[in-house]
Amino acid sequence: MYYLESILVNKGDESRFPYNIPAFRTMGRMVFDSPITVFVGENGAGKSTLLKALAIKLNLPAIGSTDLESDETLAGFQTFSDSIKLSWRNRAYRGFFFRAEDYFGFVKRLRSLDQELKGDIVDFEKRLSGTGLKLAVGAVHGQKEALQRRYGDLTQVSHGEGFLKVLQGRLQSEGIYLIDEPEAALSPQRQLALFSLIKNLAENEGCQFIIATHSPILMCLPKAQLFQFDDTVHRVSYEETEHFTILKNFLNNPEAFLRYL
Ligand SMILES: Nc1ncnc2c1ncn2[C@@H]1O[C@H](COP(=O)(O)OP(=O)(O)OP(=O)(O)O)[C@@H](O)[C@H]1O
Repeated sequence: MYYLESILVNKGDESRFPYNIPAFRTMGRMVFDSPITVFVGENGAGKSTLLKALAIKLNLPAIGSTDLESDETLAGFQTFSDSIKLSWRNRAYRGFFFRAEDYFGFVKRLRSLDQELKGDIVDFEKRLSGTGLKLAVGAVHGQKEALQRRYGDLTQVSHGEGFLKVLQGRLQSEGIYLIDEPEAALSPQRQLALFSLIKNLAENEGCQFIIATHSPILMCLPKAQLFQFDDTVHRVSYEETEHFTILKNFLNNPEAFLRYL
């Protein structure tokens, strides 16, 4: 099962952002033939720009400290988002947008939620007594324990450990997920753990993923449909990407590269 069938990026003023990005001058329709879509390309090619505009268009919640509407870093993307036309196969009602940098905002959000819950307990203790107090405090403890079970204590783990934990805790069946450079925090081993998580959710749980990445590991996700952003936006295989070939050649013979660098 996947949800979004295609998007159509309409033309705009090529002298201004984002239509001044070469990829968007000719982009047109992008058709999704797989539950996993991967955006690849050089820095500045436009991958995140399209992902952000799409997240706004899909009205997805952000996993950070601020919602998309109040996120100042997304202020310039509304017009671009408005110019995108969506075509659904089935409408998805669950999903989120997650960027590598949103992780710390999420930890902050969890911390303030925890403070609020502690405040609720203090408040109940002042206002209630007997069974009423017991029930109210029990309900708050229930919420605290549910958060603890889902994410553990994110203040006591590394960035990469916590990042993966958040994704494991938030990804659910039958959702559409837009993820920007998840590999930024992850070791190769944890990229493989994420690979396995995404593969399982796409194959067995009816999820659709659109991921911008520089990770050759994630580019190899089974049946992933890769779009290369350069002068145009076009389909490629992972073997054709520079990420894959440069890394492969480098690892095969680092000395050969070092002679020229
Ligand atoms: N809000 C903005 N206003 C003007 N230009 C922007 C804005 N955001 C990004 N750009 C420019 O648009 C281009 C594409 O940026 P984008 O972040 O989409 O690239 P990317 O392909 O995701 O790159 P990377 O792999 O480095 O994340 C860049 O040249 C960038 O400087």
